[in-house]
Amino acid sequence: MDICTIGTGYVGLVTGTCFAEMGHNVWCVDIDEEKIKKLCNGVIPIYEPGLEEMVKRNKEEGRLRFTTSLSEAMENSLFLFIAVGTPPKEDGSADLTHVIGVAREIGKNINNYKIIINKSTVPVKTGLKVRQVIYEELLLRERTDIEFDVVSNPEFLKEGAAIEDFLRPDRIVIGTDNVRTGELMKELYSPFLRNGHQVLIMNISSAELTKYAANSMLATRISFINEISRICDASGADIEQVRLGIGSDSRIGMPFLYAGIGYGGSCFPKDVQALIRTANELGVPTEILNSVEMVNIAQKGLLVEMVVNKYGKDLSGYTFAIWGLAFKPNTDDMREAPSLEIINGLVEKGAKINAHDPIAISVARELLGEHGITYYENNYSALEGVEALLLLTEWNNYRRPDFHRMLRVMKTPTIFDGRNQYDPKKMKQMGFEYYCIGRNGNNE
Ligand SMILES: NC(=O)c1ccc[n+]([C@@H]2O[C@H](COP(=O)([O-])OP(=O)(O)OC[C@H]3O[C@@H](n4cnc5c(N)ncnc54)[C@H](O)[C@@H]3O)[C@@H](O)[C@H]2O)c1
Ligand SMILES: O=c1ccn([C@@H]2O[C@H](COP(=O)(O)OP(=O)(O)O[C@H]3O[C@H](CO)[C@@H](O)[C@H](O)[C@H]3O)[C@@H](O)[C@H]2O)c(=O)[nH]1
Repeated sequence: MDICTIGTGYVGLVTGTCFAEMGHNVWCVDIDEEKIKKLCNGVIPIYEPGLEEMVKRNKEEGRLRFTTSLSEAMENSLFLFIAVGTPPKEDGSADLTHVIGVAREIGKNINNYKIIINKSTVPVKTGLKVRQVIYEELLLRERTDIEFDVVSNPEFLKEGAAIEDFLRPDRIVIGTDNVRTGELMKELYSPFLRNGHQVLIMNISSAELTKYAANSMLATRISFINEISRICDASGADIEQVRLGIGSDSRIGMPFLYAGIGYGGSCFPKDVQALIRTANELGVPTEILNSVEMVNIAQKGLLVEMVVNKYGKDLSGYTFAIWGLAFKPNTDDMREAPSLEIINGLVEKGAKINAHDPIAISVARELLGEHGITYYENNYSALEGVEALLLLTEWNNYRRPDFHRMLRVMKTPTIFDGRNQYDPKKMKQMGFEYYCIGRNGNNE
């Protein structure tokens, strides 16, 4: 049976391509004609390592097709994955316009049994709404004889590692109230499972909430370690040593304990906010989630604060280099990237910016424009004559730079390292004035 993925953003495109890789016939649908045209011509609209080759191979072998026609894509598909965006509304709650729009289209076009799988991140009870909307359309068509199931199957992939995450997931979460549908979903996913990794079948609301709880838990770890990093700075402790000290406790673990400039991206900020809204609607207080968000907002402002502490509030006459624009390495995604706020903050205060990123420059140019900002293809060229470097994304090519070259080209050798990439003691020995996160007071 064919598979249809609706929405060709990160999730839809990766889901469709990985199922094609497993031998399924897959239709990828999007309402964005430009996007579909590009995909039909082999142009991938996002940067994701390994995706382009995989799309190309599966397209050439005839298993992966792209279309704007949902009715065509649905016809022979048993599994319909909804993977459209759920952006934040002004009040922080999830905007379900696209999800509900797709459900309506499905209701208008469904002609035989389908399993409709919600892969978009959606608040609890959205599965019920999707079911209701499809049913309403069937009523209008006087076709309530057509059966369908709605399943929640949240996606846990990370950008930059999306294919690996999809092909080898830690777990698959399936929310369904139908045992047979659960079995079909299990079978569909069985090729992706390694030893010990499971398909977890639960009710729909639990699956929907699991996604928000997972992202909020990870965001909590990040805000927690960022708060501890401030205590480190104030006390002379070193956050890297503390991270190793706590992370080696198997109950705590090492991942997601890197202090930095706050979490960004298209998921954590919006999902923490959306969970707060859901809880508030349910009358549940959210002390922890509120703090996670507040700490993150403060952390995103930290580097600009450090710059202002050193140079004053009026930054006119100063030029700063930025290394790293994307919200994390291995992606060109700049949604909620800390770099946006930091660059805007510096430019507002009169500074000029020399910006470099290995991949995200064209996306950055669209979002930030040219006012006060010059974009560089070469990261050392961006350093020429600058007052200081701000390192914002831990791309591999910034990890072991030519420090001697940096000392030669910078006006003054000052680094604000938002990702703790270098050793503070070595930097000082080499003649840099080096500021980082949670390691500034360590003089031992
Ligand atoms: N980006 C991630 O890493 C990630 C990971 C896990 C879960 N999620 C969740 O998955 C969902 C999708 O995220 P994304 O980043 O892939 O989204 P995206 O915004 O990059 O892409 C969504 C796509 O859906 C298309 N679309 C909108 N309405 C449509 C319709 N009616 N029919 C067909 N296509 C339509 C848009 O044109 C767009 O191409 C969100 O809920 C997100 O929270 C994202
Ligand atoms: O120790 C850490 C780890 C991450 N981050 C930051 O956290 C943000 C998110 O990073 P990451 O989780 O790697 O990227 P995403 O692609 O946004 O993935 C998250 O969001 C996705 C969308 O919901 C989920 O599917 C993934 O499981 C979840 O990790 C980035 O700004 C990182 O710089 C830190 O500051 N410290």
